[in-house]
Amino acid sequence: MSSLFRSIKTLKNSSSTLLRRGYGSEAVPDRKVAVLGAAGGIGQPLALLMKLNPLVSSLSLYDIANTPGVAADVSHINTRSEVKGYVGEEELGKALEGSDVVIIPAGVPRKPGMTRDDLFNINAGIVKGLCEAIAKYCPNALVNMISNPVNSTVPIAAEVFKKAGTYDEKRLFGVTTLDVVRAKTFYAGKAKVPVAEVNVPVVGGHAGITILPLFSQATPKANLADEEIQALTKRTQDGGTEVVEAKAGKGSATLSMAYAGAIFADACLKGLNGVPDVVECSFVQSTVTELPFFASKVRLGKNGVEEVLGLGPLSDYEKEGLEKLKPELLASIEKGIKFTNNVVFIAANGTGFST
Ligand SMILES: NC(=O)c1ccc[n+]([C@@H]2O[C@H](COP(=O)([O-])OP(=O)(O)OC[C@H]3O[C@@H](n4cnc5c(N)ncnc54)[C@H](O)[C@@H]3O)[C@@H](O)[C@H]2O)c1
Ligand SMILES: O=C(O)C[C@H](O)C(=O)O
Repeated sequence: MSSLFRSIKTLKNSSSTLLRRGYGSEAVPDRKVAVLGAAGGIGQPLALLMKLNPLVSSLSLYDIANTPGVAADVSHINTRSEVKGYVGEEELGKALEGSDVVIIPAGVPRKPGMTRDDLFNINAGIVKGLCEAIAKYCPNALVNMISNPVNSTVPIAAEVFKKAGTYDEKRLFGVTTLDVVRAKTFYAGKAKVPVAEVNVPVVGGHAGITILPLFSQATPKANLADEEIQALTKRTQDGGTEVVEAKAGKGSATLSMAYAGAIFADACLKGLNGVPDVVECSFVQSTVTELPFFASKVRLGKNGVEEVLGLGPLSDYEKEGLEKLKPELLASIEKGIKFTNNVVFIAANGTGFST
């Protein structure tokens, strides 16, 4: 119980720090955040964390079921934002209208033995439908894509927005913050440094070997052996699978993901509000490598992506990892692009044809 009180105190302290910096309720602009998939395993704790964020004035919770209950529950918390719940496709437009940031954790999670790509068949269609509505109702919102496989769902979103004529590469983000959160935690444990001081960029994509933590750039510096760096890299790449296996069929990471999603959304809001030097890793349209989308450090500003930062110096091990991940990441990106541009109809007899 006492740790709960400590957390609330920390939250109150960080709110007053915001006030002292001039980001308190008077100075802070109104910001609407929509969560799509808000009644799910990620959606519910993410709704809670966004309700605690003093930068949010309006919190819109949308799902295909169960959002009225989640919204009623969260709405009783005595923080700044007004909460509204929306359920079913006919309410999606109202949920989205006026949104500054849209966070998408809608879709099915993995079970043991599955890859993130195994979710493609169901989640691609869900994400496509939601992005068509975003293009219609809030084309200027920053989109934070959580639904897997992120390496494909971000390209799907880009293609949907291109078709609608609303695509702005500065406003579309694949949320890879959980990889950074994990890399920081695992590094702090191994290097025996205070976790709150740790920084580790994670680049590439968000699946298996496409997740490339750059421990050579980790701070505070520590003298870790090559084998230790390799073990940390593998653990970061397999972090999602570690949770999927531990949950044994009951889903994938939800609580740590809600935390990571809340950190990334907060960074987007700070950028929109003009806070300087807001930098987070994210999977975005990129020229950092020859791949059209790539996760790296990104500076966030009033229009979303202000600058996609380069990779910095890599160790030989990281250079090798970078070359190894490119074919898989490119294939996932191309799969997303093809899905949006080449709809396949399956006839009752099982044969397929495409447009
Ligand atoms: N990017 C990451 O780091 C990361 C981390 C963890 C999980 N994920 C992914 O996030 C997604 C959600 O995971 P979860 O554990 O919350 O799953 P969940 O099944 O608990 O929740 C998903 C929610 O999405 C809703 N939904 C389904 N179709 C929808 C639609 N068309 N519109 C709105 N909502 C819809 C469902 O009703 C459900 O409430 C999964 O694809 C998972 O793989 C990504
Ligand atoms: O591993 C998963 O399927 C969920 C998510 O991508 C994660 O990294 O935890």
